[in-house]
Amino acid sequence: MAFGSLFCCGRSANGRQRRKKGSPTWRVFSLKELYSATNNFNYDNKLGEGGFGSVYCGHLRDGSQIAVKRLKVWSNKAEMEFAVEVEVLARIRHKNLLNLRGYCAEGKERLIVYDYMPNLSLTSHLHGQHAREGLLGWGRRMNIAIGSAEGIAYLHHQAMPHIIHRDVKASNVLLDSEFQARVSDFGFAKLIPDGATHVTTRVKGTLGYLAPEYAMLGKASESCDVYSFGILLLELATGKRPIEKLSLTVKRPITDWALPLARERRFKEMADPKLKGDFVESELRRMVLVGLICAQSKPEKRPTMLDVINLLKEESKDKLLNLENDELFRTDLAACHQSLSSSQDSSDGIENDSENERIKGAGPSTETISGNS
Ligand SMILES: Nc1ncnc2c1ncn2[C@@H]1O[C@H](COP(=O)(O)OP(=O)(O)OP(=O)(O)O)[C@@H](O)[C@H]1O
Repeated sequence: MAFGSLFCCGRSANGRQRRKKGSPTWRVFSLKELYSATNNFNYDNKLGEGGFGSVYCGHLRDGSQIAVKRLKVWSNKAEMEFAVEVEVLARIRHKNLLNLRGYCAEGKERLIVYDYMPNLSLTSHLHGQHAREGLLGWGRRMNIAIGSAEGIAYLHHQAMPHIIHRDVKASNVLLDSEFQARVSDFGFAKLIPDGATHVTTRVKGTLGYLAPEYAMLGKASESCDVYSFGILLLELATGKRPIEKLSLTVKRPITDWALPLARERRFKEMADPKLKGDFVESELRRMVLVGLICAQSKPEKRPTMLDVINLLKEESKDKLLNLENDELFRTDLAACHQSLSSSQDSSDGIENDSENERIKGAGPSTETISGNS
């Protein structure tokens, strides 16, 4: 996709922004404006760093707050990522997806401007700098689960053409001032060709959240996002990381810890200790069961994101009953079950980015991951 051709649809021939009724309102920012907004990309304004660059908060002259992603390496590959991210975001508006305010492309600089999310990422509340503040009560968690499911379901079922996120994870769920979920980071999104399962040689995603078929074979489909979302639900309910370090060499995927407990219906024990016992047991049970059913290794067994919303909201008692009785949760079948995977051990090309380990390319296991499912 040529960079130049991307923006002609958002701007008229004389360069002014065209605003069709109901179309996304985004604009081109000048580099000068973004330097001024972020205090010259001051270290104090830095919100964090991701795979493609640093994110800074800033203030525009109208007083509104923005988050600016400044891409770090400029290459043809990065040009493509930038083009994809901007093109995808510019077309999308949903209450649970991070809103694009605009972009800047001057000289070698490529920057993307988003709405600023004052409550930062879900990761920061589960494991990071806000974890001790106890701001994520049960009601908020349930709301975040349903909201982020609705955002992803929009990408899968309503965006045209449909979009696979490819990097669903807690650090890509941002929280607005009301703690409503905004799914972010469509840098890896690829437009799905009509009816096709996209096979890529370039696996991107984060260790612990990657569906096995995507990690091993590069087969991306909506159900890969469902898998990652299942891991996110387990993380949200239990406060555990997707992969727990048991010792220097042994790591345990969250599913291997959660499935035996779920089979024994020991849901209360699974709740995040940060909740201090203050949660709705039936909802916790639902979140865990839905998380596990999403994170099955066989893609065809996973629900769609629309089913996930339905289950989380308890819209159909029948579906919920079916879920509870799924063979995955039957102790008598446990021994012959290999439904949940410990195949997240493809650690070739892993880069440690302090909070998450990012996969750069799939490969065979070099690390021990314990497993009991
Ligand atoms: N719009 C925003 N408002 C507030 N904070 C943000 C916003 N966008 C990103 N951040 C913060 O900046 C950090 C870096 O974000 P970024 O999307 O670049 O990386 P990431 O998702 O953490 O990692 P990666 O890109 O490698 O997947 C995040 O941890 C997030 O907390």
